[in-house]
Amino acid sequence: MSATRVLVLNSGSSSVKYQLLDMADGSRLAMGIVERIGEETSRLRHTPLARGGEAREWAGPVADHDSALKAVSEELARDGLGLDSPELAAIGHRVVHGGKAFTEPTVIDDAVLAEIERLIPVAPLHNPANLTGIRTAMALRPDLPQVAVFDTAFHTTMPESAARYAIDVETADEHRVRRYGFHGTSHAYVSRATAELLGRAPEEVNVIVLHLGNGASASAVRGGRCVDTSMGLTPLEGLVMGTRSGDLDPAVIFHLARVGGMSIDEIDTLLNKKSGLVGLCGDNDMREIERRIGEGDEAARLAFDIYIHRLKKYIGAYYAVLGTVDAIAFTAGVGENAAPVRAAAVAGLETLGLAVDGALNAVRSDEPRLISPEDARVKVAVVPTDEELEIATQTYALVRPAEKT
Ligand SMILES: Nc1ncnc2c1ncn2[C@@H]1O[C@H](COP(=O)(O)OP(=O)(O)O)[C@@H](O)[C@H]1O
Ligand SMILES: CC(=O)OP(=O)(O)O
Ligand SMILES: [Mg+2]
Repeated sequence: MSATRVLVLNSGSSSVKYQLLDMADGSRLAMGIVERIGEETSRLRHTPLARGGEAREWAGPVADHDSALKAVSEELARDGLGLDSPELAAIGHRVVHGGKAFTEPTVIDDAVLAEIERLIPVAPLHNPANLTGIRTAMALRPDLPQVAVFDTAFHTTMPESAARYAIDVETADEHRVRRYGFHGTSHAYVSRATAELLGRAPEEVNVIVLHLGNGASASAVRGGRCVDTSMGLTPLEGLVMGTRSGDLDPAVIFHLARVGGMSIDEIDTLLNKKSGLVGLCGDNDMREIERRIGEGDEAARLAFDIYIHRLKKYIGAYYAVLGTVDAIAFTAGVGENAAPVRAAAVAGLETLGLAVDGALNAVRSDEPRLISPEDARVKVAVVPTDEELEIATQTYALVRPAEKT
């Protein structure tokens, strides 16, 4: 019996999402999430799809990513799908920052671990969690190939004109300061799925992808290749996010240090963890913001308006970068679920050929779908992302190249 299963671990700053897939037929055997790691109110939700699919949930403190992974491994074992299974071919890991070195999925060895560790200063919320996931998985299955799939890889096709900041070249090169971009696995998957939804080859279409989750980023994809993206050296730049500011005048940092007396670490925490939606109105969850707006809450309204204003600026910018746009695709938690965000983001852009059909936009579905009027020049799509499937596909192609389909 050949091993055809891949376990995917997507270790985020405060969560671990996982899926077990059988690549022989692409079926999902189990999936789940451990949320709010490090808080008293952590929660695990495990769905054993191969065993009837009835979800199991439990709540209680999960101290760290190591404990979270052990809990995941126990849940899988309860369904006979444990990490000790001989059917497991590999474990695929999402790694957020791969710098310039990693343009492809990579089998993890000591040198790869060291490079991911070296990049911690430019992905402080993410790379440490990714590393813990890898190390715990390696300890549980030292014999299996562990593969890193990098968020940055899809963006390595950006031209220098988009990737370079306009700062002194020598300083930039010495410290490897440039735009790397993140959420690349999602941008790659969603831009391809959008082309498919349009019934066209990825090489033929230009797509603006709006990945709006807790972290949020936009990308301009020309013919299947990324030509610009909103996140930069770190996942802090660009759109307004759940807890991150996105774009601001860099002099804000000098001002807060010199005039506000804040330390660099304090400013880092402010911009990464206490800004964005949570900084503006106290909530980082768009559902809560929508509810508060419904009650006439002005802080929530302003937070929403600032979020939308930034989103609209990036739609305009990437429209100009691409010249011709075939589709705009909304994805991730907010993009897939928040109809008011989608409607507001394209409102008033009719002269660019952009519009949303109210009835189509209101439909809730897990399927990729168009929400623009039938005769729209530029299609607006909702395309659920599937980073885990993409990571599994890339992982399996690397460890079982002969069986690649
Ligand atoms: N039904 C919904 N309506 C509006 N927003 C939602 C809904 N469901 C999820 N979200 C938003 O999606 C966010 C999480 O998105 P997700 O892509 O899972 O993020 P991440 O992978 O970065 O943790 C939540 O913080 C919330 O704002
Ligand atoms: C890179 C990034 O922002 O990831 P996430 O959205 O998972 O926080
Ligand atoms: Mg995400």
